[in-house]
Amino acid sequence: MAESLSINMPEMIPLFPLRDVVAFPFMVFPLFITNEEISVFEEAILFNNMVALIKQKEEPTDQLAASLNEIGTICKVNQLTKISEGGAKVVLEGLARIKLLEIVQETPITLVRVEQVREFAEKSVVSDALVSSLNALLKIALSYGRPLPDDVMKMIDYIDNPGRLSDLVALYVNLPVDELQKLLETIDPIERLKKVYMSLTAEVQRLQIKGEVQAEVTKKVGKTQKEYLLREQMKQIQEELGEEDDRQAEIKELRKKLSSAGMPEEVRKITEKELKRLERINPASPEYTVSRTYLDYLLGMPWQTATTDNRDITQAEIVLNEDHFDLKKVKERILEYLAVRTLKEKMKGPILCFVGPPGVGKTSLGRSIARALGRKFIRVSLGGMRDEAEIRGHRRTYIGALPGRIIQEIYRAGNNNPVFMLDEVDKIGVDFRGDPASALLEVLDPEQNFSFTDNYLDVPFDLTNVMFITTANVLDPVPPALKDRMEVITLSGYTDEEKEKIAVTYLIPREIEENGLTKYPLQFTEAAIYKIIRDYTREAGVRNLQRNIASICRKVAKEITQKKPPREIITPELAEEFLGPRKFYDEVAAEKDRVGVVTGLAWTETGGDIIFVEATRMKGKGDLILTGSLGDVMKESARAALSFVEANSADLNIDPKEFTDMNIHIHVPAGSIPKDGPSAGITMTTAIVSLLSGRQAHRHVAMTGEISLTGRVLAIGGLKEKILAARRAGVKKVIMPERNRKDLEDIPDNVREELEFIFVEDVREAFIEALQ
Ligand SMILES: Nc1ncnc2c1ncn2[C@@H]1O[C@H](COP(=O)(O)OP(=O)(O)OP(=O)(O)O)[C@@H](O)[C@H]1O
Repeated sequence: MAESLSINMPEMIPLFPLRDVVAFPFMVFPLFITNEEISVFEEAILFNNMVALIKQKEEPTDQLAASLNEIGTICKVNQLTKISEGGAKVVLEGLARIKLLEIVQETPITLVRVEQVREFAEKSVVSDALVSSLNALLKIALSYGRPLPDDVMKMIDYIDNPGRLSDLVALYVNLPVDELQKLLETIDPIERLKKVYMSLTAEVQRLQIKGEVQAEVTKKVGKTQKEYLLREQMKQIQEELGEEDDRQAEIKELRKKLSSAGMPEEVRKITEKELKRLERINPASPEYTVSRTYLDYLLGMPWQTATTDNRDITQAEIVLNEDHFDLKKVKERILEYLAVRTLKEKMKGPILCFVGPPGVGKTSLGRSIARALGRKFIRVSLGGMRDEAEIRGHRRTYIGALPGRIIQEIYRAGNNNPVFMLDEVDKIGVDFRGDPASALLEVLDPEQNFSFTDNYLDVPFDLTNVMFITTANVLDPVPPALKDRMEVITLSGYTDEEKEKIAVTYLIPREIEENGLTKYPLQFTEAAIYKIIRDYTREAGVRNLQRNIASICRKVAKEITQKKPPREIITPELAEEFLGPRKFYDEVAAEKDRVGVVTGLAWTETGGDIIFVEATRMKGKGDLILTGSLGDVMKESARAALSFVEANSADLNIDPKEFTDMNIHIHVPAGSIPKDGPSAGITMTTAIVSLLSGRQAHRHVAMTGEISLTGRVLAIGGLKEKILAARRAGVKKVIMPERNRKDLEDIPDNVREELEFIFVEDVREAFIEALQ
């Protein structure tokens, strides 16, 4: 049995508490101390150059005694060197384990009473084996590159005392400070040696794996970059340990997708490259998310995925009829279009363009086409779109960049052959951010769109399978290049009778269903529907009609839930009770026949409308004043009207002085609504003649027509809308250009029967009909 050496200790010694280190016996080590701490070591001279080094516990306390561990090390101060920057370096040598007995004094320096902890180690087969194993293990560690000071290595060869060996080696094993303190507190040398042995074994194992990995990786990648090497190592280690982190799983998943994405070869290569890049990016960096989102788009695009078209045209016709009333010509044209598409696998254009006032069913026709073909339906509104990037996307170099709407929607649809409706092509804008119309051209042009390249996606995507349909209220603002590629199908407004039928067959059943009234058989009388159409809406389409019907259904639903007896029949009175006082009146009936006020017919984006052109005069120098938000063309036609009247004043019995001593003012009320176009020429001429000749104008006579300087009446557009508006407003007689006679064919019979039409070639014929 060997007992540790007994140290000749003074009765008390100075204490130096340690924070992040543990001192071991036999260890020679430097300690850097502050100026305040120097006195402890200077005082040591009085105590045989000895100090007690005890590590403080982790949990902070104010009391010194409570903060200290019980076991520490008594050390000899070998050297004390003051440093010029302040503080000092002390070289200490660990002598033996000590146990803290008592704190004798705390200030100015702490003095403690300690006793040496005696260790007894019995030399045995076990201790011998442990010592030689530890020796061998240390050499292995050394061979794997674990650094050990030379002199330590030499000493180890000679030490056969297990306690000493364990204390010496403990310092060179990577252990947390807490573990080291525990090791210090392990008094039994054999036990301590075992612990050190275990720790060293774990470390050697780690080194071993690392070494193997390193060798394998080096073989694989040769002399590639350092960063890459380290990542490979990490990957290998993870595999070795059976761990695969989320990121690996993610990348694996992306690779799987890549193999089944059905991309064209060049896109596949780009995706592959991006995937490799992703593997190298730190997942915590923002760049990772950017790359990840990009890959999501690349892999998620429906490169090959498409729905199978229903090629049965009869079935398509059934669907169209199911969803929409009448629209015979439109449906016919759509079916022809579908037939050609069915026969020809890849049909190059044209793009359908539905033009008409709001609420006439342009969007819902698009939806029906999709339903008839069994394709997905996408709708994007181009209204107010000014930025080209909304169509073509932003380059990925921009923060928060995304693809344009076309690619986004196709990605979302997950099919490369949806019916894609682009609403409001007439409202597309142009500004400094580019010209969305030209970007749209790339999308729609069958000559280009097989390789549409979105700025974000940066690879071409074939849009030839997409069926594009555009809609517009008016065609004029659509850029000619776009117009050129479109096949225009015009939808005009509905007559009251048509609206009534649409309400009965489509809108009412739909709203009953939507508002949960299927169990309560609600019925609208014909008179009630007409009342809603005439007194609560003034529109070419049926959107407000649908809204009013929905409003009544909601009110009925509310009453039912309030346990009131359900209303079964909606009469005109009940409609009024639900919808409140009527909103529109018969405009013409509300007017009087006047001098200088003539009823005209106008055509706006929202359909036809009637206007009252007013002319008045006041003393002046023959100026023409125009008000009422008139556009340039309309202003010019007012000047032409005045010139015509002045040039023909003799025939019209008008005093020529009217044109030199008076100012003429023409106003078209509803000033907030912009008006333009030449078709009010006839109305303005008639209003001036009425004013200057003092003849009253019949308010029930409405007119439309462009005039030339010689008084010829020229053809106009939008006739159907205008005639429907005339009828809505209570007009009895419509004066229109002879050249528009053929267009009367499009006017439903019942409307034609109700109105009287006068076709004129010369404006003077209109005076006879309209003026008293
Ligand atoms: N002929 C019709 N038969 C049945 N329902 C119709 C008909 N025309 C329009 N509708 C209905 O009227 C509503 C409005 O139509 P929709 O939204 O398609 O109008 P729109 O012409 O696209 O208008 P906007 O130009 O404002 O987009 C829809 O609920 C639609 O089903």
